[in-house]
Amino acid sequence: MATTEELQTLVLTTLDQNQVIEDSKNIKFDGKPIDQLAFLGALNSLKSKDMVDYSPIELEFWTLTEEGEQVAKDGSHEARVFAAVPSGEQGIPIAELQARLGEAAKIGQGKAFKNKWISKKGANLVRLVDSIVDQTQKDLLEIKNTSTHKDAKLLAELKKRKLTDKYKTTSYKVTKGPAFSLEIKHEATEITYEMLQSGEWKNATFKKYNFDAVGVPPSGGHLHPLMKVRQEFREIFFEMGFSEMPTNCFAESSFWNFDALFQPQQHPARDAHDTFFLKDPANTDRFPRDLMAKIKVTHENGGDTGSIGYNYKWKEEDAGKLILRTHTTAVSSYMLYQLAEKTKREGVFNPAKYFSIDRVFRNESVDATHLAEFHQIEGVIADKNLTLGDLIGFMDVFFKKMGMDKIRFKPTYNPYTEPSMEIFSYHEGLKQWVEIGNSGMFRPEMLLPLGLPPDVRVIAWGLGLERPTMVKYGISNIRDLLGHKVNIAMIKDYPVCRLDKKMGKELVGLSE
Ligand SMILES: N[C@@H](Cc1ccccc1)C(=O)O
Repeated sequence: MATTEELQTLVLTTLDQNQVIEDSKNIKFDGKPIDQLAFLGALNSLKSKDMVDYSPIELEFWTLTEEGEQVAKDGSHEARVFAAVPSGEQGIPIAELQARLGEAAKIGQGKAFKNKWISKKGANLVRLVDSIVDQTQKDLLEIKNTSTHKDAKLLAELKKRKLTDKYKTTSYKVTKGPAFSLEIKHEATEITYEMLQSGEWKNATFKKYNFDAVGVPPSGGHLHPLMKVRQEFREIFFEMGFSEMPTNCFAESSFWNFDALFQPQQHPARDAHDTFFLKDPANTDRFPRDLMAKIKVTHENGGDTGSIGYNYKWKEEDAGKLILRTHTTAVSSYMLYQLAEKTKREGVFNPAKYFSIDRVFRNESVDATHLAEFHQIEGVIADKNLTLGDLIGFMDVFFKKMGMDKIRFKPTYNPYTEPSMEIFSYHEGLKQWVEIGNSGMFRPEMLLPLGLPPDVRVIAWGLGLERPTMVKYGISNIRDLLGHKVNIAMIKDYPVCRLDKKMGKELVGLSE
């Protein structure tokens, strides 16, 4: 095969002699036709130097398939069938025709019947006409000779019958360009130190800038992996009819984070070892006074909830301490209070389904599996007559949507739920059950002070967002998810899409 340089020389000398190359298809190198793709490469490089101009010639042509060639030579199957049937009353037994023509007999018979060339007479085939015109053979011969046919429909039909094939070729018409010359000058792409020193730059020809070249697309505007996986979970919730809770404020009062959740004020989780307390401002009294009064008595002696409470002196100043929320359940308690208020205003209770996926904070030492700030996925359903069975059933559907079909529950304790259940999923890789979340039915000591009707039950659950994200991105150290550790390469090709089945199976561990 000719090299690019050889092809370039060929183009230039031909143009020098003939002014134009009408069709590169007719150009030969070493007596052989040239490869048009290689030719295009040579043309482009000459064109970039303005030495030539060219335009493509696109040609569509038809050829016969192997079977088409056969038919063009021996006639169509139907014509061969006709030829095999002798004239006269007698005809030919079908079995004999088959033996003589083989496969062609079967295919040709139907067409010959349709064309009314032959018919059946008992077990024999007889001629209906004296002579026939084998149009298919004629058509194929025409295609063979001219590479096309005026009847486009016929061409399509013959292609369907696998007798013809369509091909496309591209060749080029080439003319001289403004900088035509027989000699190809070397073009420098940059001025070098050596060129300056030797003075060579004075005579050098420089390659022109290509201002039409497409630049490298800037890579920016990618979501952090956590935000991408969050988007997938959000879609599951929306699909199931949930609305999103407003969780955009990280600072929260102990009141909504703990007290409203029937978490006693001396609970160890409220310690500075577990919770980040705000310094300035350190306190708030911006929570509803009448609700506060009810929560106070419920903690102290159960109030009118039927409980005996925790039997201690509840202090407003503890409830007023500002913290970074330790769980998004702080927002759930606030939302349920809003729901209760709305129910009172409107006089009717409407069931509600809420979710949130947002950041929470715990005063923990950071290691490979723990961060001091992480994200929780939280779901809450409020309706009349809900039972633990509903919670279990709902969990099954919810986790199935995430690709996890083996789910188990284990009783546990939360101050605000009873019964409470840890959620476990079977990990195929580890071959064991791993904890993925926590759940339960909110206690009457939490719901009644909020003002929800006594027959309203609330089921809720929470799980971590970091773990599924780590599994999905193959990250083994949770610290690699911290903002400054995430690089563009890691996230750029990662589409926002539904959680796949594999990941669901791998999803392990609540980030706690
Ligand atoms: N708030 C709990 C999760 C949870 C939510 C709702 C009900 C029960 C449990 C946690 O921090 O892990």
